Order: sequence, then structure tokens, then C-alpha cells
Amino acid sequence: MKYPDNILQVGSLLPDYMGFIFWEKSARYFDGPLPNLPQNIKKTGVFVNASQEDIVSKLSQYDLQAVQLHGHESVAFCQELKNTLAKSIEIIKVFSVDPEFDFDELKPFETVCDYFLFDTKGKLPGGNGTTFDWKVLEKYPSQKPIFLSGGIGLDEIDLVNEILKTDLPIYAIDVNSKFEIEAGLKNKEELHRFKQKINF
Ligand SMILES: O=C(O)c1ccccc1NCC(=O)[C@H](O)[C@H](O)COP(=O)(O)O
Repeated sequence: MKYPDNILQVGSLLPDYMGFIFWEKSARYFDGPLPNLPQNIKKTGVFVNASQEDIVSKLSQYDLQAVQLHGHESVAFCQELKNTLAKSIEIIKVFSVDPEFDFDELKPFETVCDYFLFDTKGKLPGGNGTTFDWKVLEKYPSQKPIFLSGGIGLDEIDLVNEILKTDLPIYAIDVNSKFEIEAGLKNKEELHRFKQKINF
């Protein structure tokens, strides 16, 4: 999200989380201002290889409740962040998936983050607008709750509802570019339709 009026419009749909991209190269780069949102929406800072100081500073500036790490942040980096942040701040570690994705990679991250987010591997660190083959998730070896992401739009509703019927611990669906009028400007009506049709 990027624009104050649009942030409020989408906030009125009461998503569980709302993301703000703090990666300067993104067309969705967020630099404020951030209007007051309903308390239950977890404001989430999305970072790509940012420093600990940068993350801590944005958390305090925008009163964020969650951090989404979208770069090559190491286990040690996540551990240090976890040690620094208040316990209530959620850490979501992103993994970019392709058919060769090695799920053993996840193991050392189990104790240093709260959620895994699976996005599609693409040219950009995020917001590529393409889906990956969710069949690879059949190899998911963990019980840690998952954010499912990557190219999810209205056309994917049936697929999302199918995967929600499986035993995978899918905790949230993360959507982005397929609901945009332009970069960072979301289509409230389409998001509303999506939310109504997802069988969580
Ligand atoms: O959206 C961006 O511009 C972006 C840039 C750098 C890192 C992450 C970014 N977006 C992260 C997200 O949370 C997206 O929701 C996720 O990558 C899925 O995006 P999309 O494929 O467009 O649905």
C-alpha cells in the first residue's frame, strides 16, 4: 500500500495484515504518511536486505506490528532481529520458490521467525505477479504456518480454495499486484470480492 486515501479504503475491508514496502527500488516504495488504521490490522514492513537499524527505525516511525523479510536475510540476521524486537512483533521470512526449491533450507529458520511466506522466484525480490506451482508445497516438511503468495488474483480463487482444503498449515493469503490499478494503488472492490470468496 502506498497512498493514504487508498490505505483507508482498503483498511475498511479489515485485512489481517497490510504491507508497506521499504525497498527504495520498488514502484510501491512507501515513504508515508500513514493514516490511522483499525487496531486489528497488523501493519507490516516489507524489507529487502535492510540493516537491523533501518528495520528498527521504520518499526518505531510507523508503529509496525510485523516485519516481512524479502531478501537474503540469514538465520543469524533473523535471530538478532528477534532478540532485538519486542516479542509481539511478528517476523515473516520469505522464500522465493521455483521447482528446484530445497525445503531443507527452512530448517534453521524454524526458531528465528514466526511464519514462512512462499512467493514466486522472479526477476524482482517480490511483486512479480506470477504464481508458482503449488504442488511443490506437497513437500513442505514443517508445521510452521504459511503465508501463500505470488501472483494471486481473482482468477486464482478456486485454486486457493482447493489448497485451503489440504493439510498444509496455510495461515494467510498475501496478494499484491493482481489487485492494482497502478503500482501501490489497490482496487478495493476487487479485494472485497476476493475476501468474500476465499473459504478461510
Ligand atoms: O511488491 C513489491 O514491489 C515488492 C518489492 C520488493 C520486495 C517485496 C515486494 N512485494 C512483496 C509482497 O509482499 C508481495 O505481496 C508478494 O511478492 C507477491 O506479489 P504479487 O506476485 O504481485 O502478488
